[in-house]
Amino acid sequence: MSATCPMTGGAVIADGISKEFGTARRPALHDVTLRAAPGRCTAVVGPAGSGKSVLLRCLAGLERPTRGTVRIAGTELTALDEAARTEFRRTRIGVVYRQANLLPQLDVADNLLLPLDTAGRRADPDLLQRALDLLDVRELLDRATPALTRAEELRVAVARTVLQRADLLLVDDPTAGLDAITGRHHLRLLRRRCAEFGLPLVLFSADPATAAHADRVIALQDGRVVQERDRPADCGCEPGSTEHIA
Ligand SMILES: Nc1ncnc2c1ncn2[C@@H]1O[C@H](COP(=O)(O)OP(=O)(O)OP(=O)(O)O)[C@@H](O)[C@H]1O
Repeated sequence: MSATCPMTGGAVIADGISKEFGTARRPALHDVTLRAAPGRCTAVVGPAGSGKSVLLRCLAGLERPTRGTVRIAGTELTALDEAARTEFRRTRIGVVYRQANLLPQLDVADNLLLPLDTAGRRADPDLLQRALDLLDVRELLDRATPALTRAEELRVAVARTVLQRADLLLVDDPTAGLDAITGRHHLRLLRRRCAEFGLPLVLFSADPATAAHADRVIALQDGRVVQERDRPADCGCEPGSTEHIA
């Protein structure tokens, strides 16, 4: 059976995924379905232990669900063997963890291009210029990586994902380590820029402020989806709205 399906376009679809670990009494995830469209922001929220990290790892291809499928831009991730899944993850999925995973010994410019360099690819010059401008990274290029603030680090990590032309951006705890105002600013920037680059964005957070910035919110508890809601169309906060420009 082919692992690709042209019908799903650039969307990300987790369909009925469950994850069980060893002899744990209850599954870490139970029958979770999530759809993330290109340029749309989905927030997965829930208290500690609700399954956010396990869901992130399943979407990132780091964990194989016990049941269900994950399809990313037409490729069924869950049907790939280990080697193909690793390659897919490395080249097509951007993940920004609580630590942005930048190498302190490299400057910002080298960090930005590292995944492309490792894959023997070159950055698309137009995309590079757009990413530098839209994510306010240009002025950071000569900076030493350890001197970056958390917000700056995150912008570099997002620009790196855009340059990779990834099919999905997953951000764990996007406001961790940021004060409330910087956190809001950062969420607006993330959401608007992913809309502009047509990138499906999935945020994972226990912070209710994160949900307020998403087009769609999925609430988890004990590994199950307990609530799903879309942003009201008339709230004046659509991705293109100036209300969301940082
Ligand atoms: N590798 C693992 N082996 C066994 N159980 C695990 C493993 N990873 C996660 N779990 C369990 O799965 C459940 C969900 O954990 P998860 O880390 O996804 O929660 P979370 O919502 O991300 O919490 P937090 O906000 O604290 O990071 C928990 O009961 C956890 O103990």
